[in-house]
Amino acid sequence: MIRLENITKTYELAKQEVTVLNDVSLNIFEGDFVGIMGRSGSGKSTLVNLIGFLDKKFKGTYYFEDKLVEQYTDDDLSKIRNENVGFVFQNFGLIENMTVGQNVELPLLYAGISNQEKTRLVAESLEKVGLADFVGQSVKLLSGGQRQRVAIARAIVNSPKFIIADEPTGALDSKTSVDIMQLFTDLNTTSGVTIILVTHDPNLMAHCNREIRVSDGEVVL
Ligand SMILES: Nc1ncnc2c1ncn2[C@@H]1O[C@H](COP(=O)(O)OP(=O)(O)OP(=O)(O)O)[C@@H](O)[C@H]1O
Repeated sequence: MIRLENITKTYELAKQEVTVLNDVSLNIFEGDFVGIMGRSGSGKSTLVNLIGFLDKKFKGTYYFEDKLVEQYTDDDLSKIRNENVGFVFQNFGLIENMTVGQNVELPLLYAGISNQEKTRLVAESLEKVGLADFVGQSVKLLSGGQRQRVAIARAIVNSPKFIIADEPTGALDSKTSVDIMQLFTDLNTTSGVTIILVTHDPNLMAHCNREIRVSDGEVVL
């Protein structure tokens, strides 16, 4: 599904070119639960931002479903991102003055579907994360674990091809982290959702079927 070939990404810092990803090649297949491991600053977030179509300024080739990503305009990429990727971040990224249901509905706003269908999809998603009864509740009242469940419901509501979870348990206590990882595992095994997990915690690798290790901007085996 995802094929990166010889990807190099540089930033300009104080007029100096800094290489953050160096000649990275990798494949991610449908149904994978991939763990991307590496120390802080090794390039993990840069890599997944690129995979999630948030960044198209790189050298090398990225094929998504056998199509070259560089051929797409920025508008095409926004659409592709909205339809194919769900994002889950460490700090949840919820909108505080909205209800749980409104937060989960956000990716559906541009999908051109009826209100009735939206309500059904939101309910289905919240059911999958164990928050079926929370649809009308304000997110302000939720615990960290519940917030991450809402973020996961939002990430899966439009049935994306893959989910990028960047340090999803980074702000959670260890018991809640285990629950959230179990939820990702269930989504992967029962709904076949492809998951790309970024972490520096080796304990989380037990949930993954494959590990990609990044060190100083390179994928090491
Ligand atoms: N917008 C930017 N401009 C310049 N340098 C950047 C930018 N974004 C990231 N970097 C640099 O790229 C390198 C890789 O950063 P990245 O966030 O991808 O690492 P990471 O492995 O995800 O780290 P962490 O685990 O701490 O989140 C770092 O040295 C960082 O300082």
